[in-house]
Amino acid sequence: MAAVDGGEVDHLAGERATAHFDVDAMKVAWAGSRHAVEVNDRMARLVASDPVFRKDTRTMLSRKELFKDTLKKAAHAWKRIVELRLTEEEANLLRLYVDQPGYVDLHWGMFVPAIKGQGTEEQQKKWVPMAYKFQIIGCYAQTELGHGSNVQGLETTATFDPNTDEFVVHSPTLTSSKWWPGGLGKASTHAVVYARLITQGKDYGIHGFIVQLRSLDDHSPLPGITLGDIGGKFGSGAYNSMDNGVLRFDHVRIPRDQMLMRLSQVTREGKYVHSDVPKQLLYGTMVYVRQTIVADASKALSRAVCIAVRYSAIRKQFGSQAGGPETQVLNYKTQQSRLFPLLASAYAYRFVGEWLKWLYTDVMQKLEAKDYSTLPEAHACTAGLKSVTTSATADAIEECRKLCGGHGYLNSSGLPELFAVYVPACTYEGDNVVLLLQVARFLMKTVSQLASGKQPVGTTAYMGNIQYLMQCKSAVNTAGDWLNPAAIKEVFEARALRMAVNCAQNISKAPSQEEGFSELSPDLLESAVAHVQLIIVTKFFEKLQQDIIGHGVKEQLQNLCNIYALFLLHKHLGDFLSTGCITPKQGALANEQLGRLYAQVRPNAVALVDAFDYTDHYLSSVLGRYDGDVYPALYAEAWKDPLNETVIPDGYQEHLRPLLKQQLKFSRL
Ligand SMILES: CCCCCCCC/C=C\CCCCCCCCCCCC(=O)SCCNC(=O)CCNC(=O)[C@H](O)C(C)(C)COP(=O)(O)OP(=O)(O)OC[C@H]1O[C@@H](n2cnc3c(N)ncnc32)[C@H](O)[C@@H]1OP(=O)(O)O
Ligand SMILES: Cc1cc2nc3c(=O)[nH]c(=O)nc-3n(C[C@H](O)[C@H](O)[C@H](O)COP(=O)(O)OP(=O)(O)OC[C@H]3O[C@@H](n4cnc5c(N)ncnc54)[C@H](O)[C@@H]3O)c2cc1C
Repeated sequence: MAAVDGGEVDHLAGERATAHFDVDAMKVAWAGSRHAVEVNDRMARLVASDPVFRKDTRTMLSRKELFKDTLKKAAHAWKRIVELRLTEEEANLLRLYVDQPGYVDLHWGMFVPAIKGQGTEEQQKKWVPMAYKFQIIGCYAQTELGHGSNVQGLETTATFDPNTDEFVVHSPTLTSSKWWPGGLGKASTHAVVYARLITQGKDYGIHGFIVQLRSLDDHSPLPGITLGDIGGKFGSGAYNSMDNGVLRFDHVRIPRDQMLMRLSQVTREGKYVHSDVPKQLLYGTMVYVRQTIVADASKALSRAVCIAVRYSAIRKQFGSQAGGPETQVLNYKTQQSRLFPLLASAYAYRFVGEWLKWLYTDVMQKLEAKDYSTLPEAHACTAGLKSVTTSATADAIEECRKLCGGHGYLNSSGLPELFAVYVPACTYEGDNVVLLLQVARFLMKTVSQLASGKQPVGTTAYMGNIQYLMQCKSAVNTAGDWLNPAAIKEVFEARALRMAVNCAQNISKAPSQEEGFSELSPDLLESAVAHVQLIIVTKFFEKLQQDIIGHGVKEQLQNLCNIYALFLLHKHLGDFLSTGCITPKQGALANEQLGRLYAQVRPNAVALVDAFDYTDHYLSSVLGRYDGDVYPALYAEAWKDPLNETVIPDGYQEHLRPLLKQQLKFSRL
């Protein structure tokens, strides 16, 4: 089963023939199961074969055309989902392969989960079926013009009026205008709005409310509501398909039962009652979405890497003195040392994403049983992994563009749009720095509890081994010793723990914990990154302990895992040296081993990206075509540009001709 929807000739056949492993079995390892490969493949082909889902001219559309095209695709996708009676799994994949950000992402991704997570059973019974049938369209309206990261600082108010049994939702200032919610600008009929709950004269902080925004008859804004789109965003095409919006309330009344009341309630009399649950559950939708964003990171990264690997195998430069063929750029060691760590990262993020999904499900089950003990761990893992994987992926997409040379800068390479769509992931659903500081807080708390003898669990369990990890010295003697998982794990654990302990010690010297935390925050960020990287490396090793079937698959994954870990070690050598975890000589040996691993990946590189099983439609890149027939495609693509619709450009008569025909007026000339 090959993801070909390109031409007849396979220019990459030679590359595919050198692979040392079973690509179909690797597809299963990547997708998670044979079933997952099958359903992904079926949905990807369904989308690729449907002309409504074409996206090759997307970057040439005006904002209005692009938005209308998004509405058309969303409606058509829904029609196909209903006609074909797709399951939820199939429907999610269909949306993924349509590959155009739009209001449906927020409807399914945040509005519905917010009601399910924070609504009472009664509220769920009322609202969820309407949302599932698209009788209403919802968005998630939390961020304001003046406040995004600081959720507790939001200004919108929802004041209870006991006379009418209603809440009055109001935007008291310009900065309290809701600003950014996706789907809000033009599509949504409803929103989950986060506002300060005020009752009996007291402010009880941020709570969620379901508010209708537009008429279900003619889509016009309801009285007291001002709505619009916040304007064009970075890049052509890209996230401009999304109607991120602005929303102001002028004393808008909603029934009391539209406050999401699972966590806390307001009685008919206006009494505030908080259930016996942690108030952080209010942030549950964000935890859910952060977890999905980690899975999305491996998708975006693997797409970029697939394009760069295939094109690097086709592209030739230099190398022949005697008129023979030039060298494939993929053979240059520099190209390999920039590209193969990204290939390894795509696999690493895929597996850690799979694990995070498991963790999230596990935590949810515990919450149902009123066990809240794993909530801090879930928050730290989702926040940390969201931050590290999205930052690295955004950088990696840009690196892949550079790896494709000049052609990578063309829209037809697919990379500029992928980058523009992807970079906001570093900001939305929690700015990456703000989220890493949350991880750092969690780490500092864990370190401080070590002294009291409390044994850390889960992803911080390694910290319990403090006596050993604070003084151990790596035993690596040869480059080959770095292939031992225990050697790698030990230095990653020691680095993460020593950085955290150093921070904790320095904070304790400050006049107050708060001041120390603030002063040390740049170091705390690095400490959080070290901890998160340890999680990713550990989860990759754990994946290798599982039953992995297929000729050569495990060996390839072992190579990629070692590349991922040793690349990080090389990149953050300063951390490992300054904390005394390794010597400079051991650092050099790690680098030597990396070079050997790159050589082993080289003959397998194209097959390793084939295992992602992406159709040409999904990749939407002339450089990443499955058949490698890059040059005719690039050439043909250029002629499709609107500028080439006429031989003589618009504007020639007004601006070029007069210039070219002007009389020389300057005496000097
Ligand atoms: C048939 C069906 C077919 C369907 C087909 C389609 C299906 C589609 C499905 C899925 C699609 C998914 C698509 C997703 C698309 C994504 C698009 C982009 C969306 C972007 C949306 C947004 O951006 S929404 C806005 C996000 N905003 C933020 O993230 C704000 C960030 N800020 C915060 O989270 C908080 O303010 C803060 C954590 C930074 C600080 O909070 P606070 O001031 O309250 O806390 P403290 O720092 O004082 O901490 C107190 C205490 O609480 C702990 N804590 C904090 N957060 C959490 C948490 N989330 N969970 C648990 N605990 C938390 C913190 O650690 C502290 O604990 P202590 O023990 O007291 O130390
Ligand atoms: C494409 C896109 C889609 C979005 N969709 C939605 C949506 O559907 N619904 C919704 O409600 N919101 C949405 N948002 C808003 C998004 O969640 C916020 O922009 C995000 O949480 C960051 O908050 P901010 O804009 O307030 O950044 P700020 O917090 O103002 O960040 C500015 C800078 O300050 C730094 N900073 C802030 N606080 C600290 C601190 N304590 N310590 C150190 N540095 C700090 C940050 O690192 C950053 O460098 C979206 C945003 C984007 C870009």
